[in-house]
Amino acid sequence: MSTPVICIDDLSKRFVIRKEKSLKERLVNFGRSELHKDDFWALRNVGLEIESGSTVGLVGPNGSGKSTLLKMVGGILQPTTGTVSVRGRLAALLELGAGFHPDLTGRENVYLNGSILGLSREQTEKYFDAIVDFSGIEKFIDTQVKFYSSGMYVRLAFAVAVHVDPDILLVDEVLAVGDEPFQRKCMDRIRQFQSEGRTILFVSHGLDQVAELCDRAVVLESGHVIADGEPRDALRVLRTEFDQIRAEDLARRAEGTSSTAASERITVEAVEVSDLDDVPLSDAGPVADLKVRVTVNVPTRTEGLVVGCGIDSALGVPIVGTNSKLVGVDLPPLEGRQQIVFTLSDLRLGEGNYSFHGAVVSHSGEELDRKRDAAPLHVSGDGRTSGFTWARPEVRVASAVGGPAR
Ligand SMILES: Nc1ncnc2c1ncn2[C@@H]1O[C@H](COP(=O)(O)OP(=O)(O)OP(=O)(O)O)[C@@H](O)[C@H]1O
Repeated sequence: MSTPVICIDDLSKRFVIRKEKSLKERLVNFGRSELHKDDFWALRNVGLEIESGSTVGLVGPNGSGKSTLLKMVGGILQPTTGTVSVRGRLAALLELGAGFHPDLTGRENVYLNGSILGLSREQTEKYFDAIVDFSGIEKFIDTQVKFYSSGMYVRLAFAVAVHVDPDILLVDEVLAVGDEPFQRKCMDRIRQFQSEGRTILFVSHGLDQVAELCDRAVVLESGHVIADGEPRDALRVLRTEFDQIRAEDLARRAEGTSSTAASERITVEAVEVSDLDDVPLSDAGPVADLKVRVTVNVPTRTEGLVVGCGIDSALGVPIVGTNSKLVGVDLPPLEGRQQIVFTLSDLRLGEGNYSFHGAVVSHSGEELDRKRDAAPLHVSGDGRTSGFTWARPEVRVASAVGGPAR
């Protein structure tokens, strides 16, 4: 195991939130401040060790503490309790404009940033042309950065961060404001960093990106680490968390708009998978014909419901899905526990593990319930293809079509 380059020990961060007092509170506290002060713990007792050469994705719902954690690693925020220690040169791309002085030009900011990162003027000079070239904003390099668009900001900031030879790179979601070609360029550079054995810690809401890029994912929820490990396992925890947040939100809305109690909610109870002869099945070859039974529970007779099912990858990426409306079937009014049966013929899945979900949607298109990971499916193949779909491959070298192109 390689040595940790970032050690986060029992780290907590408290913010003091100031809220305006209500009129009543102001009268009661007459003469004193108009502001309430509340303590808010954005992070609680977080402990992590990040090894040299690893790429770690920090993920979690909005407000879970990802940026706060990254800022403490970057030294922009001080911990309330606990410690962070970092070994090696660290370059950070945290908030838009952080580390840039608005009244200085792009050129001056490159030198300022270089010196903050511990480079001499000569060293920054050596990297300068490559930085400007990578950023693609040479025309504006002598403009004050306060006139930059957010995309221009991030282009220059990322270019500086990756050209100053850092051992550790911290990247917050800011990259998302760059346009698509620039984002791709950044991703290529991050991959190059990985191959050079540098350490990367990045926050992303792009779960597929985390799965693709990272060798480890850490899931934060309300300031606590709730999963840490293989991206596949950690992201599964996060997707379940998102489903729960959504289910709670739906339940709250249902209670708010009508007097629907939890026992009155329409739910997906089960999803069962079998072959066409009704033999239950959890293993299949690449080409399969399947029956999927979705059991819904409808406490009171309801018209216009749409029921669906689908297959997700091991990371929760939807692979195929359908529903009664897409197939052109109007379901009759449903009441009680009812089974809707789908046939999925000629399914061609690549080798791997998948799972089925079932969902029920109201007449107006609002998703009422979704049961994820409701039934597993393992697809075995011959190892001759990769990816989510299967094909029968053959390969040969065609006859020469002329001399080499010059
Ligand atoms: N300077 C601050 N003062 C008060 N509260 C703050 C401050 N900075 C962050 N917070 C609060 O701390 C919590 C965590 O914020 P943080 O930005 O770390 O979350 P996040 O996981 O990065 O969220 P997002 O996915 O929305 O970017 C939030 O509730 C936020 O409102």
